[in-house]
Amino acid sequence: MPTIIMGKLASKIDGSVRGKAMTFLQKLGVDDATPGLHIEPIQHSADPRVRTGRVDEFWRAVMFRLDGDGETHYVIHGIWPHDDAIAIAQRVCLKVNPINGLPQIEEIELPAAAVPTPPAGKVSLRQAKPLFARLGHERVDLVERLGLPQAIVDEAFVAPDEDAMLDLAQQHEGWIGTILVDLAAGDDIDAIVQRMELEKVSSSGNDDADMLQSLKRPAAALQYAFIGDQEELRRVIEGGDFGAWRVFLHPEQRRYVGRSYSGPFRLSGGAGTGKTVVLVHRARALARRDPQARIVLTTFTTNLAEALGDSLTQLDPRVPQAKALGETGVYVTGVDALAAAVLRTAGRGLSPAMREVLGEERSTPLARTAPTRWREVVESTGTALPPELANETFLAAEYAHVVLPNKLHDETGYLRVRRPGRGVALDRAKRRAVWALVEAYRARCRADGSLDFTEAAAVAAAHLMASDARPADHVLVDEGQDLSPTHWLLLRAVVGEHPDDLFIADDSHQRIYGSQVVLGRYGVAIVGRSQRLTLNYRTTAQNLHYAMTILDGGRYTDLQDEPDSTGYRSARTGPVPVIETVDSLAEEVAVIVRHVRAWLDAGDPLENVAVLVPDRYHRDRVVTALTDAGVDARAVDRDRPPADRVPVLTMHRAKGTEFPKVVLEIGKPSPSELERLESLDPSERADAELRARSLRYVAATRARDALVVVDRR
Ligand SMILES: Nc1ncnc2c1ncn2[C@@H]1O[C@H](COP(=O)(O)OP(=O)(O)OP(=O)(O)O)[C@@H](O)[C@H]1O
Repeated sequence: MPTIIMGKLASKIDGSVRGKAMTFLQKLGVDDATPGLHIEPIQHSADPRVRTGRVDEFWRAVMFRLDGDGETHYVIHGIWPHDDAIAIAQRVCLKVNPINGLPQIEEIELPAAAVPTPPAGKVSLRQAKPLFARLGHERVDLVERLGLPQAIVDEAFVAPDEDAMLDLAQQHEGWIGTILVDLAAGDDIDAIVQRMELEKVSSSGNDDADMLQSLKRPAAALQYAFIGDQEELRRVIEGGDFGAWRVFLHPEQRRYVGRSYSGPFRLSGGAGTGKTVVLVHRARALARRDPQARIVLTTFTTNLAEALGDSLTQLDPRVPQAKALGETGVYVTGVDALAAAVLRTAGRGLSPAMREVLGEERSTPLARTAPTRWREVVESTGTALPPELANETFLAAEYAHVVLPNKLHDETGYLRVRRPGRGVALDRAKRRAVWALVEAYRARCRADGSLDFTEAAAVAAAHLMASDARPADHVLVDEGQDLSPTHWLLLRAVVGEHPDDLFIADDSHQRIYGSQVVLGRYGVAIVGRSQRLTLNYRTTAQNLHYAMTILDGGRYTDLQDEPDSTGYRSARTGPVPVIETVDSLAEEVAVIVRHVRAWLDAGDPLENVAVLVPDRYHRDRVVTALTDAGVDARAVDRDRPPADRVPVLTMHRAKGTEFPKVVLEIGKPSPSELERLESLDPSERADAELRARSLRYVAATRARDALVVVDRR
């Protein structure tokens, strides 16, 4: 049975021919002699391995036939109308690049390439030199060390700026486009050689066998996928360009998907660099490696977990998704739901863990503590603490970062405990006053039988730690930057310490919930097992530049207490973001309606256009205004974004989503919010401001193509 190797170009088949292409490729995968397929060589073709096949009377597939590994393989190059297909088949060659060992398509008699020339009058004196010359790249290195074709290097060396380079990169699928983007970002040759695992190969004397080896190289996976079975074939064809993440992984992504690590591993990377894609692929890879494995795939919220589950199903519906913790397969869940699952299963057996964490007898938790509880405690208890400490923000963070992880039960313990990473210094009197509030908080929670989220995770962790049983073999975590200390204690307790125990994806620039956490303090020792993704797949270079300016000047520290860097690049270009600055809420809403209308009038489907807003109040106003303007809009809360409405989401809810076009309403903090911020201790205020920036960064990076930002003067 022939093997199908799908080229990325071929996966972007015209929608009208997908069904027939599927039937054609299915038959080809079973028997290339099936009547009606007409697999034929082409006379005078540049590559003798080229074949055409009949998809229907109008469409033809262009392929390369390789005979190696004792089998026949077809590399599917593309599907075109008959005459075009014949012309392409005559001139394409599939070769092994002699410098880097990767597969390369060459076209004989290339149509004269449009060599970009610097637009007259637009180039400033400083930019008079083309980009690559300014970056210090040498032609000879690009050709002789990276293996880029000379003609493309010539084009690259006249590209005046990054936009022109990205346009050129977009014309070249696979490793060529990817290397051009890396070069445009200023990467040096050695770094690219290493990242892409480029190496010269010696010929075995058998061209087809060499070609197959080349197609199996890690960087070839950017462009070619070996199709395992018919189901996979269907997903590749139906996915088209939007399904590319399922099939064509960057060599770095592939490495993190498949590699084994001796302990916890951390993969960081900016918004849209494919961290979630790696996690979902890795979950599948682990499930395939050991079908008995119990894998937990978790993230901060239930909404994000739902999206992870959906992606796993899209990637491969055959991967079993476990219904409960401890079952084989992939258990996809929000981290608080994971804690709740442990508590539920433990039932009455929780008492020892309650005692260990809270130092008191508690019955099985009946409810979730109201989020306003700290405020109620402060307001109803006469406290000597100054306002910058007697507030919900400080107390909740102190409880989550100091009291619970240290299992403190009394004032004596709290007076002695170390508080690393807590910006606010506390003398003895203040510690006493804080502890009095903690006691009041616990007393109220005991009275209504409730646990808050951080307590629930701490109790669940203690319960699991008390037994030797670990309900998971592998834990994969997304949005790691948002998890609190007791979440980490829980995850550490869910999985034993062994190779491939924890795999964590995070981006410190996207921390929008709690305070910064240092993993090493909670039993998660990364030590040397940490890598970063830098290529943004989602956002255009223009939107990415805008988003990065939001972070400028902020000091970000990662999960290992190191300063986090930026340095992300995008492989796509698009329009420059439009920034509208207005004076009032009414104007904000009017501008939002105007942009949404314009996109819809230009033919965008409703679900392509999203509006992101600061909070529910703004959300409801925007939905009403859009509805009044005749736009079918829907506030998105716990449910998934609807398929046939303009979704309106808070920036928090927008985490983990993406849309082709986005209007982002920055909004203005309310007077009460300003007052709250004003009352915080300076270090807490600085952190709140950092989170507010991060929230805007998260929101701005949800746009794939077009972004409009509505800001207040
Ligand atoms: N190898 C790939 N080929 C094509 N598209 C990809 C690839 N990897 C990722 N993408 C696409 O890039 C986008 C961002 O990927 P993903 O959501 O995994 O990034 P992320 O780093 O988790 O982002 P964020 O932190 O913003 O949530 C998605 O649309 C995804 O499909």
